[in-house]
Amino acid sequence: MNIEISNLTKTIEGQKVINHFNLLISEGSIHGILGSNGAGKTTMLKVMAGLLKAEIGQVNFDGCSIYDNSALKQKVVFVPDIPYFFRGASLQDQRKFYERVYQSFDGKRFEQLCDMFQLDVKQPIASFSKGMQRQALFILVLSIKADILLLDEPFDGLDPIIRQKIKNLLIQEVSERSVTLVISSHNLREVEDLCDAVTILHYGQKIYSSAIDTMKTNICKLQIAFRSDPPKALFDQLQIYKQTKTGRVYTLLIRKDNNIEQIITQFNPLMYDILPLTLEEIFSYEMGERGYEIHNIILES
Ligand SMILES: Nc1ncnc2c1ncn2[C@@H]1O[C@H](COP(=O)(O)OP(=O)(O)OP(=O)(O)O)[C@@H](O)[C@H]1O
Repeated sequence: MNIEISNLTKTIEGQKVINHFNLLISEGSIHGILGSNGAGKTTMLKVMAGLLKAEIGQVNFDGCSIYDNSALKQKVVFVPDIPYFFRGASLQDQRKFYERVYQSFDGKRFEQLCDMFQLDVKQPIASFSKGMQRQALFILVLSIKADILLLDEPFDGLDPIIRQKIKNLLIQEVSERSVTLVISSHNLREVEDLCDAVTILHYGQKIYSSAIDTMKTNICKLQIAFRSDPPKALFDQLQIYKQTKTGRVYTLLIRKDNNIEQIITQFNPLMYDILPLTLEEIFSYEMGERGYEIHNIILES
């Protein structure tokens, strides 16, 4: 299902938490919603899941609104950042509850995932560690076989091995069943290997949104050195966004161009290297241009 968010606005206790927000997310994609604490990510996911009502605007899944639509809520699942389980419940008990609520719950998949994570299905979940409780939640959620998963800070508190295991399972869901994932995070590094596109939310407003491929193909880094001063004619031809110099080596952020090597070699440089930018570098540049410091927005460690 495609997701279309139009002009979404949500006020909570007099504060505009989501502010005229628009976004299209296509089926089978992984979209990261990035933003610092309090940016509005959880509220956004809850409105998308139909748990909160939009005040202005709407969220549509293949043209259908989710609020008060129980059939659609079977297919669109919100996964909270803090797992909730019934008091004293084991995974086996929670499974029974999920089976009652979600018609598509797949018992075989549940057992497969329990084996994979090696959690005791009879032990009270409350006696699991924080990371194990999160794994328990993933076992349940991935057994629902939903069409859309709205995941709120899904990797918080997981060790790197479990984190990778869950990422692999999510990628499998997307590639095998064309599931659409919307993942919120306050940390770009945590989701950059997973997302096809990212949106940055800041005080409820979209300040940036792009497909990662597009970002990576638009800009590159050129390191270049000349025997003497660099030829002005070359620098005039390149679309330079940012320029630094260390010794003889110039590092330039430039717009990528298919003829770039041809242009550069005409000027006989001493050396040159064209490098792709990391997402962090792209964001530092893009956000800097807009007057934001990305470390305050999406690089919280
Ligand atoms: N139930 C509520 N009552 C009052 N204010 C709320 C409520 N829910 C959210 N807010 C406010 O809305 C803003 C956005 O909160 P939200 O939880 O959506 O942000 P977030 O980006 O998910 O933050 P975090 O990364 O810290 O989880 C915050 O200022 C928060 O205080």
